[in-house]
Amino acid sequence: MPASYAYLGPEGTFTEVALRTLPETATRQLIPYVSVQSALDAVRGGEAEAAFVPIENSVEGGITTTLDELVAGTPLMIYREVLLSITFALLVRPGTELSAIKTVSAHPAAQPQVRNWLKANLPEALWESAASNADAARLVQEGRYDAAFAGEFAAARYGLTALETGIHDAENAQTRFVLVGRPARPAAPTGADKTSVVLWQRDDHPGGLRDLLGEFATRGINLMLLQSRPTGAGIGNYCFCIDAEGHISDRRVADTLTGLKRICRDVRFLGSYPRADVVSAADVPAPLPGTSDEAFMSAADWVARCQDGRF
Ligand SMILES: O=C(O)C(=O)Cc1ccccc1
Repeated sequence: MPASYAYLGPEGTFTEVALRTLPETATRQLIPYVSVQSALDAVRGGEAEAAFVPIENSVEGGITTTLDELVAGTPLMIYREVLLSITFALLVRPGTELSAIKTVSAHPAAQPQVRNWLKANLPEALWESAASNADAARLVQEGRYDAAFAGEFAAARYGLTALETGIHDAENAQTRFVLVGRPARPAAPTGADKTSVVLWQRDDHPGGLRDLLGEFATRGINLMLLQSRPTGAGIGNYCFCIDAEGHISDRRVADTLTGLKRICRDVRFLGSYPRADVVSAADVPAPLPGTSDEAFMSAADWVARCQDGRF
């Protein structure tokens, strides 16, 4: 049996479309799961080699179910990311007219991406959240809802027709998906990589978040995502999910993580993996002066010589 990848299903999700852009899926069995949690649990339990799930979109930010799963429980690691441009179709059972639509459904992350369209075209329709956009299409097929926002490609799979296509409130809306597996050595750096971590502050004090961010800033590291998530320990108690440029094998990134580990109550490393937003390492700005691997190595060498009295 080939190794399998779990993904947020059922068949016909944007997640499946994004997953199929990874070349190795040609030799993997792709297994749909009903939720992000169940796909990630399949990895934790050893049923699947990896899981592919949405993590962030350019309209609303982090997909909180995914972030919360990565923040807590048995540690997992991100190995790849994929960006997909998203535009929705309004899928209905054949023959349904716009005026007959009383209920609409989709994944919660779809709502902020179609809100204006809904207000202008179906102001009275009742929104019902589904486990995924394709699941909403499946529920329309079953007669539970009148319409679903999903990819146009899902229509045929669920015997539906697209009453409208190209629905998107924001131009160039993109969703980011990640391939998540059990912890192992990260892939070698490509020169255009990203590192994801979760940080828990040691204590609550003025400038606490600035102290954490300062660890990145002083090593010239740009951030790509900063999302706070409640720890569950009470109002005002948050951890921070951070994506930063670079790979853990870059000296400036390793040094930043060392600094964070010293000052945080806890740090969870979520992986170093190739960036999907740049084509090649040539598109990534060079490290700021004093933050290259050479600068870190020669400074460490100088300290060692000082310790030996050999400067
Ligand atoms: O993959 C899907 O179809 C999902 O339900 C997740 C999602 C939600 C909104 C935009 C892109 C992906």
